[in-house]
Amino acid sequence: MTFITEIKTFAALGSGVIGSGWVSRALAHGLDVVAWDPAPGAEAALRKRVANAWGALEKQGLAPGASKDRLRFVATIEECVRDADFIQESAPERLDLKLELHRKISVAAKPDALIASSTSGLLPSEFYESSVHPERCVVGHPFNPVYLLPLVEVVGGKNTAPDAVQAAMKVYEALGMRPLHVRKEVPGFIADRLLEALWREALHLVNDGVATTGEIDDAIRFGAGLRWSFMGTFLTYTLAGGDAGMRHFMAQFGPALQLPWTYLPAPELTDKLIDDVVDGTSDQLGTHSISALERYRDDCLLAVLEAVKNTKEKHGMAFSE
Ligand SMILES: NC(=O)C1=CN([C@@H]2O[C@H](COP(=O)(O)OP(=O)(O)OC[C@H]3O[C@@H](n4cnc5c(N)ncnc54)[C@H](O)[C@@H]3O)[C@@H](O)[C@H]2O)C=CC1
Ligand SMILES: C[N+](C)(C)CC(=O)CC(=O)[O-]
Repeated sequence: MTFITEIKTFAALGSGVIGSGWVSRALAHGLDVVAWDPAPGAEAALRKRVANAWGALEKQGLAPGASKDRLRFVATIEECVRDADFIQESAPERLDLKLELHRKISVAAKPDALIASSTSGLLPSEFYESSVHPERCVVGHPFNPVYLLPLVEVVGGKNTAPDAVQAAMKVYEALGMRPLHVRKEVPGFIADRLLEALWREALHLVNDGVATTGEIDDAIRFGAGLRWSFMGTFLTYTLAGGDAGMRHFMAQFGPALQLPWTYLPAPELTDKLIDDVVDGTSDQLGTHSISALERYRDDCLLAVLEAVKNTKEKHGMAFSE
C-alpha cells in the first residue's frame, strides 16, 4: 500500500500546547491547516498561540506562501480530517479517549492518509486497536516547542506497515524535522524514558530539601544542558575517558553506578512536594508571563540551533548528523 507523502493539507486534532505547535510548524511550511478541538474558546486560544510563535518562525524563515491565514478551525472531527493528506492527533494523554478518537478519525480519513499521534508514551498497538486501516497509523512524538525543535520519535504498532513508518518520516523531514525511528514499541519510547529519569531525580532532590527548583535548573543549564545540544551522553562520556575512551570511562565510573546516588522509584507526590515545586518555579518565573518566556525560549533556541548548524558546517557535518 502507498501512503500520501506529498502533503498540502495538514489536519490537527487537539490544539493545546502541542497541537498548536504542530499547527504553527505546518503553517510556516506553507501548508493549509485544518484544526479541531472540543474545548470552548479553543479557536481563539489556538490563534493566540500561533501568533506568539510566528515571530520566531519568521526569524527562522517561512516557506513561500506560508501564512497564518491558511488555518481553518472546524466544528467536527469528520470535517477536520476528510480532505487531509496527513493527520496529527494531540489530544489529552488518556488511552480511552485516544482509542475512541482514533476510531472516528480513521473512519472519516482518506484511506491512504497517514495518521499520527503525539502521545508521549502510550502504545500505538493499544490506542489504534479500533482504527480502520491501522497499517497507516503511527506515533509521531514531538518536543516542545514543536515549531522549533527538530526531533520527532516515530513509532509503529503491531499493525503498522513498515512503509508507513518510512512515509511518516519523509513527511516530518519535509516539515523540517529530524525523525528518529523507535524500532521497539516500549512505553515512554526513548527520549521520555531519559527525561523522566532526570525529572524523577530532580523531584527527589526537592523532596529531600537538597536543592530548590531554581538551583536544580542552574545545575542543568550551566553544565550538561549546554553540551547536550550538540553531543549526547554516550559520546560526551567517551571523550571524558580521555585517549583511552569509553572502555576506560566504564572501568572508572561504571562501578559508581552501584553507589546509591540515584533512586529508581518516584517520590510520593505529597501536597508539600507539589507546593515546593510550584512555589519554586513561581520564584523562577518572577514577573515574566508564560508567553514572554516562550518568546525568550524561542530566541535562545534559534540562537543555539544557528550556532550548532554553523559549527557543524565548519567541521563538514550536516545538521542532522
Ligand atoms: N506538553 C508536552 O510537553 C508534550 C505533550 N505531548 C503529547 O501531546 C498530547 C497533547 O498534550 P498537550 O498539548 O500538552 O495537552 P493540552 O492539555 O495542552 O492540550 C490538549 C488539547 O486537547 C483538547 N481535547 C480535549 N478532549 C479532546 C478530544 N476528545 N479530542 C481532541 N482534543 C481534545 C483539549 O481541549 C486541549 O486543547 C498528549 O498526548 C501528550 O502526551 C507530546 C510531547 C510533549
Ligand atoms: C513531559 N512530557 C512527557 C510530556 C514531555 C514530552 O513528551 C517531551 C518534551 O517536550 O519534553
